[in-house]
Amino acid sequence: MPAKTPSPPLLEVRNLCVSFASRGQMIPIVENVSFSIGGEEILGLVGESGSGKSVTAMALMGLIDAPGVRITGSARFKGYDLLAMPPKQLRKLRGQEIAMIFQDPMTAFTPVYTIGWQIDEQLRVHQRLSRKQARARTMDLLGEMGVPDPANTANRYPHQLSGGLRQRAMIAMALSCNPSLLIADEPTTALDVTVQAQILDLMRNLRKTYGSSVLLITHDMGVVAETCDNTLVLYSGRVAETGTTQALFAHPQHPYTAALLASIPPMSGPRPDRLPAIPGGPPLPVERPAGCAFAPRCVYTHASCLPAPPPAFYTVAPHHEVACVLPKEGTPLPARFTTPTTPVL
Ligand SMILES: Nc1ncnc2c1ncn2[C@@H]1O[C@H](COP(=O)(O)OP(=O)(O)OP(=O)(O)O)[C@@H](O)[C@H]1O
Repeated sequence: MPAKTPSPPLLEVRNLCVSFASRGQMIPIVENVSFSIGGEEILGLVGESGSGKSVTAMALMGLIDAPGVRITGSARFKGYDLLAMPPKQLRKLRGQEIAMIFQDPMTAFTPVYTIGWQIDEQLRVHQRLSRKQARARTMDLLGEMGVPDPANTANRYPHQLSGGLRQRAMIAMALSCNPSLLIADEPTTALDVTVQAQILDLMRNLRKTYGSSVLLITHDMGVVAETCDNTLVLYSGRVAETGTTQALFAHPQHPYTAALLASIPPMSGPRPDRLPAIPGGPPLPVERPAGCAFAPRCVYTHASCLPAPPPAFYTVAPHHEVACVLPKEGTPLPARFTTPTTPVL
């Protein structure tokens, strides 16, 4: 029997670079970021504040509107290169195939119209539904998102809803176009733990009910663990490590990934008084060192880390790659990950 040909990824990003012009020079913010997302996959894009997660997503969506921005690389989505598409065509794709949700739903809704009117409008414009059909679908969508009493909620203005309900309504609006890809930028950061768990549940279910894939942007490794099939760790605009979530959590190979994991409270057993935190902060883009950007904070740094970033990714196992020289040198990393950080909390 002939071997089954693997289906091409839904989104394949190669060598994405984004630079902003500042004071006469180009500042690289995102450098050579590559990843792919398959059908019904949830990929977590994780990293500290300022690591370039949002810039990556906004560049893919054609939503960076800064004078002098330079975006290079390719981002193939269903046969289109998102980075080379004319803005009008990309806008259409955003309405029909790719949707985005944000940490603050107020940015997605206009304050002067009801939630229901705004979702109806999306359906009328992008799905060409009649007023009546649109309202019926809006009710369905709100119901599917776990909104109690959808008719009542639809008639409310955004500021009249709780944060959790607003987030559900925003996801309903995003799903109104039946997107193949949902980009969710910190969708649970502003919510309390219980609502957060419900929203993450919703994300996981999107795969089954809508066949959607999700690019989930977060700084929270706990959210990644609960939700994502695969994970990409970004540090200072560069990929530090990528692999299945299971492999990354079981055998982190980059000291940064390991340090992020060390800072998650344990699920069971006694809770430490203080959680370890990574000393210092990521470099400002203008001050990024010549070598590995994590070197100034890394307890394993040695001479070869300083002149230039690792020349290539080291493949630890199939689909598990790391931008660090230590695993290649055979350093027994996991065993040494017990004390890479400084307790500060
Ligand atoms: N329009 C812009 N012009 C210049 N620099 C920018 C612009 N937008 C973002 N940046 C810079 O790009 C870097 C990455 O920002 P980004 O918002 O992508 O980080 P992030 O990882 O999403 O962080 P957070 O979790 O805080 O949102 C930051 O240093 C930010 O100041």
